Amino acid sequence: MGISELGYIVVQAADIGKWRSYAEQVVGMQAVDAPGGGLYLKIDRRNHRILVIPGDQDRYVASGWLLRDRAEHDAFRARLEGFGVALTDGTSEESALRKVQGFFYFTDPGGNRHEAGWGPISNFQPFVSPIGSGPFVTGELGLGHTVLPALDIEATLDFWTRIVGFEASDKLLQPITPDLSVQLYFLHCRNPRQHSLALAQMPSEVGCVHIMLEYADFDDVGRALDRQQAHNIPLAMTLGKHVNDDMISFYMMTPGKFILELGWGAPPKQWDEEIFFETTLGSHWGHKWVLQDPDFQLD
Ligand SMILES: Cc1ccc(O)c(O)c1CC[C@@H]1C(=O)CC[C@]2(C)C(=O)CC[C@@H]12
Ligand SMILES: [Fe+2]
Repeated sequence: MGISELGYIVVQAADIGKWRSYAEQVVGMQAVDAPGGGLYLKIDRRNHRILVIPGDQDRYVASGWLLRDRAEHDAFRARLEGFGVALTDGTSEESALRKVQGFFYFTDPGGNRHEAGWGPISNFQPFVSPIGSGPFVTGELGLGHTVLPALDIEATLDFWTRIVGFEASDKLLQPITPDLSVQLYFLHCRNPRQHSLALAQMPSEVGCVHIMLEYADFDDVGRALDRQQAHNIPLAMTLGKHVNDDMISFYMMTPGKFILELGWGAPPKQWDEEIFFETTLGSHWGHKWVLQDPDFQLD
């Protein structure tokens, strides 16, 4: 029962060209024109994992979750309705743009928009990176993870666990300044990825704290760091290794003004063998916050 994977994300861009060159030249994704002036970013056999739509401002629009099939989709929709969650069905035109059979959308108590769909449509041709990077670790693990703002962290956690049916694996109380700490919760759905969603008790002007994509080869993380420097992309956090999922990663800015974490090496989880824990440290080593952009200072 419940959501199988983080299937895709939707972002809005004031300048589609910036996303195209960043995706192709820095990350190594394939960029393909989408109807209506948008862009599909492909990292595996799916048609896309990121849909960029043109708009007046740069922001994260929605997280696209996938259910196993129509029956699971309909059952999940009925479950949310039973809890009184306001939801809207996507139109056939919106489904066609997202390359799914059908979907609906809803908002969580953090104010984040989510889409729940089924039946990805693709020609399932292999991913061929224009710069020879990848493959990415996706498949049943979904595209990676997304970290979303949730100022009312307890209400948002309750929504994701009790109503949506995700499970929380761990939490972290991250000190930011001597008198400010940020609470983070890490959640998974019906696959072995340590977290597909994290909730962060912090504001985000663009609607997302960061997303994470995982390379299969550690050298691709190193080469991505080389390209981050060559293209003068602002680095947000240095290379480090997380305590909760044992992933080695670094963080850099995207044209969407949210952050992209590029990682490697997180072992898949067997959830029946895990118990909830709290970490007192986010990283075994590294992950030093270095971003200077004043837009991303916490107040
Ligand atoms: C702690 C942690 C574990 C696994 C992850 O994939 C992961 O991204 C994180 C770090 C999350 C978090 C963040 O994204 C915003 C800035 C934060 C609060 C920090 O300043 C340290 C931890 C960071
Ligand atoms: Fe992350």
